[in-house]
Amino acid sequence: MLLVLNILFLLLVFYFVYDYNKKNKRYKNELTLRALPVLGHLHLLSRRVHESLFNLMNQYKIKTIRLWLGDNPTLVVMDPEILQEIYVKNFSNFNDRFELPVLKWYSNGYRTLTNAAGQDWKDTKSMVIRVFSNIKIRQVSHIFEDQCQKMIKAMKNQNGSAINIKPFTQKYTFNNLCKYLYSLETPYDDTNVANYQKIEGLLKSMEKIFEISGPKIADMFKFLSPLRDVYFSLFRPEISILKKYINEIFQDHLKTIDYENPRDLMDILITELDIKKHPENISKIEDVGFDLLIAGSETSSLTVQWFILIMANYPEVQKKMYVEIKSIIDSQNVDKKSSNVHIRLQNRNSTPYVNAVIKEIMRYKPTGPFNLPRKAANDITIKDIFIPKGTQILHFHYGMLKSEDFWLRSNEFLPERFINDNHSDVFFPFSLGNRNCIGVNLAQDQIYLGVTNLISNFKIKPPPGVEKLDETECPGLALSPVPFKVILENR
Ligand code: HEM
Repeated sequence: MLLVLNILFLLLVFYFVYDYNKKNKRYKNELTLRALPVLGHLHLLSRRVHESLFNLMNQYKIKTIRLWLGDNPTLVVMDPEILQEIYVKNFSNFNDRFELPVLKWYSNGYRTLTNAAGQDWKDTKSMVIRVFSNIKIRQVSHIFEDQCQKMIKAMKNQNGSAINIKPFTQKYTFNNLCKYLYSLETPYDDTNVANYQKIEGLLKSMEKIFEISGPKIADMFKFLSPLRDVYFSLFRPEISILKKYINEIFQDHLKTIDYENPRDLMDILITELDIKKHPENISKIEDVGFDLLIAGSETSSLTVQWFILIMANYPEVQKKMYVEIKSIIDSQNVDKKSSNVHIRLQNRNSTPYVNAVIKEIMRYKPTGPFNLPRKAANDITIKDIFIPKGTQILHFHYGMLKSEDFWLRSNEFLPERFINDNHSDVFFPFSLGNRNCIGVNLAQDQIYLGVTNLISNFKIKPPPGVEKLDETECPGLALSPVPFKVILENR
């Protein structure tokens, strides 16, 4: 027995020494922070990873850092030039996602667009992009205007009491996507209790999945994989609810599809995946369909939530936005009473201040702190930085948007910084290169319509007795606000 224990102890010591040496390999001209065996550099980071990493990089005045996050070799990049090299110039070496167990779980084995790799990613993207580039389907302004009209009407029904706006923004972006991708709509004021509960359940499941898909310690250690699988299995019901919903949409489309004239994404998926001959592809439809709802809905909804929160804290910004919006309403003789939608997408060129506010919201409160991880397919050297094959690349979006090196008074909310400057050398909220966000136009359109018409209809205020709303970011795959309430006072 003693002999066995001794052997085990020696093996453990051997493993620690081996792991320590592996994680502390020095690279030429590079600052190397000491890594611990097993943990790597995790001891340097707090639960608020984005903040502690930002402080660490500022402390050493560096824009890229090589870290071991447990078992995962990682290069964190907040240098825009290096990012361009990685995401654009050397795209083919960094096309695929880093394989994290949580992404595998979420994507049913990397079968969604967001997580697919290699040829599978190219094929899936070319199917989905047809919807986003189809001129007929692309003319969506009426869909978003209609949903905006309904969101504001539902908010007005709250009669100026302090409300949690999250369910409203979630339904707005969810409905926009469902209508755009699947020609489907869920009413705001559904009197059918079963329907109402179904949609509430779907929205809660989406939020939960988004939350779970964030970075987790368990993703960083191979030895934790059995525990991790048990943890993931707890969320099977959430995944099933969403896939069942996509399956219902699929079954309905199958009854009415005209193969020559696809109406939406579902028709395109059914046709391209040749479901008649290959019924096994139905699960691919469920995977891709569910992925797009999650990728597109929570992100845009969170941006609108941050907008509302920040507006409650910055009445002078609201005032300036309203002056700009009001001048359009007056010059175009918009009848404010006949509709809740006073500003349309074609007004965008006449609202430079509003456009700047939206950009500043996305800078000041970026939804994704780390973008989605990529992986180096082969060894490569970029600007003297050697990146070994298999390294996880994290675009440190939060750091890039908060660094004083790129932004004057970076901790302040200053929309004016975007008035005559798009900061396109450092501001990439939708990422860059061939694998950037597929829904960028969709997101920008719905956010623009949502925020302009909120301001044209309401003064946004903190509840009585609250001077300023808490602007703390809750960490996760996206940075979300602490739950809050606001008063929407009719204008
Ligand atoms: C404020 C809203 C949004 C933000 C900030 C955002 C941001 C991003 C970012 C940073 C990426 C990662 C790209 C990369 O790896 O380089 C991404 C990917 C993606 N986004 Fe968005 N997004 C938003 C809205 C949307 C919408 C409305 C959709 C519509 C369905 C969408 C669909 C996707 C998809 C499918 C991907 C994966 C693309 C791929 O891997 O090829 N997003 N998004």
